Amino acid sequence: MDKLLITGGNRLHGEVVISGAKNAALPILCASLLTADPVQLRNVPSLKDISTTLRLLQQMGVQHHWDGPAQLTLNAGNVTSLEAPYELVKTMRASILVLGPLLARFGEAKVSLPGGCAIGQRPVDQHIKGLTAMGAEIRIEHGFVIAKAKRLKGATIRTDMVTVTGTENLMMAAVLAEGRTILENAAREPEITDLAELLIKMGARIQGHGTDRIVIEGVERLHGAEHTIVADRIEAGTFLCAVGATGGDITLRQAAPDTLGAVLDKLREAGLSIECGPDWIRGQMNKRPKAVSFRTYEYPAFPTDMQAQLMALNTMAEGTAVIAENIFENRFMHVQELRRMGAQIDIDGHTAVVTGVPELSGATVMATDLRASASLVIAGLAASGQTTVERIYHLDRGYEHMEEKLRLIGADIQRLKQEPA
Ligand SMILES: CC(=O)N[C@H]1[C@@H](OP(=O)(O)OP(=O)(O)OC[C@H]2O[C@@H](n3ccc(=O)[nH]c3=O)[C@H](O)[C@@H]2O)O[C@H](CO)[C@@H](O)[C@@H]1O
Ligand SMILES: C=C(OP(=O)(O)O)C(=O)O
Repeated sequence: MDKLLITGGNRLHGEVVISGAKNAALPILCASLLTADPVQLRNVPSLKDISTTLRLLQQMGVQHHWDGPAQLTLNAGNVTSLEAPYELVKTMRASILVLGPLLARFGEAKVSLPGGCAIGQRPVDQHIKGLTAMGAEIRIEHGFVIAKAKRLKGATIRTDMVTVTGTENLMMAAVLAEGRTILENAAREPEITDLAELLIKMGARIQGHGTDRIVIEGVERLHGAEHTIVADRIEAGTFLCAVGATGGDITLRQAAPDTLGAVLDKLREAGLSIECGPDWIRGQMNKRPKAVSFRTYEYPAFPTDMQAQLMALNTMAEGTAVIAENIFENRFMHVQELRRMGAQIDIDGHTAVVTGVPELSGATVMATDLRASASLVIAGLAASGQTTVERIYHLDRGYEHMEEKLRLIGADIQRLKQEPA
C-alpha cells in the first residue's frame, strides 16, 4: 500500500488545474447504460473510483474507449449482464447507481448492496422506496438488491431525507418511465444538476434540477450525447484549505466558483483573501488562520465532504471552532489521527470542538476515508517536520494526482510505492 511522505513548512505558490468532479462523473458513467448510442464525455478525472466503475460497466458489456486525456466514449449498445457483483461494488458506494438505469432500460437488475463504509451506515432504503413507488418489485437476497419491473411508472416520491445518490438513481430511473415522476425533497447538489444536463442532452425531459422538486416526464428512449463534466468543487476546496494552512498564493484553473459559495464564505472568515473569475479562484493567505465554526448540511450549505479539510485548518487556527457533522454519523475518524499531530479536539456526539494550536508536529498517521486522508495531507503540509500518511488508497479513489499537483505549487511531498505482499 502506497504512503505519502510530507515535509511540512513550505508555502504554496502557483497554479493548480482542477479536475472533473468524481461525484458527477460516477453517476454520469452509469447514465451511459440508459442508451444504446455512444455517450462522449470530457473532463473525466483519472481516479480509482472511475476505473472501478468502468470495470463494473465493462463486465455488463458496456464498451469504453479513452479518446484522449480525460475524454471517454461509452457504448452500452450490447449489454450482456444486468448484474453488479460484490467484488466490484464493495469498494465504492456509487456502484448502486447502476440500479436505476438498468431497471429503467432493461426491466431488471441484480446489484450487490454496497459494502460497509467507514463514514456511516449509508443504507439504500430510499432508493428502494422510490423505485418501488415506480412499480418495481424489489427484494434483498444474499446481499443483492434484486429488482424487476415491466416498465417503470411515474410517481410522486418524497424521500425521508435528502439523498444525493438516491435522487440521482431515481432521476435516472424516471427518465425512461411511463408518465410523470415528481421527486420531492430532492438533493440540489451541483453534481445532480450536471447529471440532469447530460440526461437532457440525451433526450430526457427534466425540470427543476438544482431545486428540491424535480419533475421528469418519461420518454420511450434516449440517444447519445456529448458532455463536459463539472469541475470538482471538493478538490478545489481542499487546495484552498491547504494554502490556508501553509500560507501562500495559489490560483485554481478550470474551477467552478459558483458551486463553492458556503466553502468560500468560511475560508474568507478564516482569513483567506479570495478572488474569483468565471472559472478560476485565487486564494492568498499571509497570516495564521482564524478559527471558524460551521455545520454540515445539504447543498447549498457547507458540504460534509469538506468537513475534515476545514477541521484540519482549524487545528492550527487562532481561537476555538465548533464543528457539527449533520450528514453522517461516523465522520470524525480523522480526529484521532490529527490528535497524533498535536491537535486539540474534543468530540461530543456529532460535534467537535477544536482549539487551535500554534503549530502541529509531523507524525505517522493513517488515512481512514477519502476526505479524512485529505485533512491529514493538509495538516502534514503545515506541520513541523515529517508526516507519513499511510493507506492512501482512499485518497486515490477521489483525488487526481494530488501529490503531483501539490508538488507543482511547492509542497515537499512524495509517494512511497509499496507493492502488496
Ligand atoms: C458518490 C457520491 O455522490 N457521494 C456523495 C453522496 O453520497 P450519498 O449519496 O451516499 O449520500 P446521501 O446523500 O445519500 O446520504 C445522506 C444521508 O442520508 C442517509 N441515507 C441515504 C440514502 C438512503 O437510502 N437512506 C439513508 O438513510 C445516509 O446514510 C446519510 O446519512 O452524498 C454525500 C452527502 O453529500 C457525500 O458525502 C458523498 O460524497
Ligand atoms: C464520501 C465520499 O464519497 P463516496 O460517496 O464515494 O464514498 C466523498 O466523496 O467524500
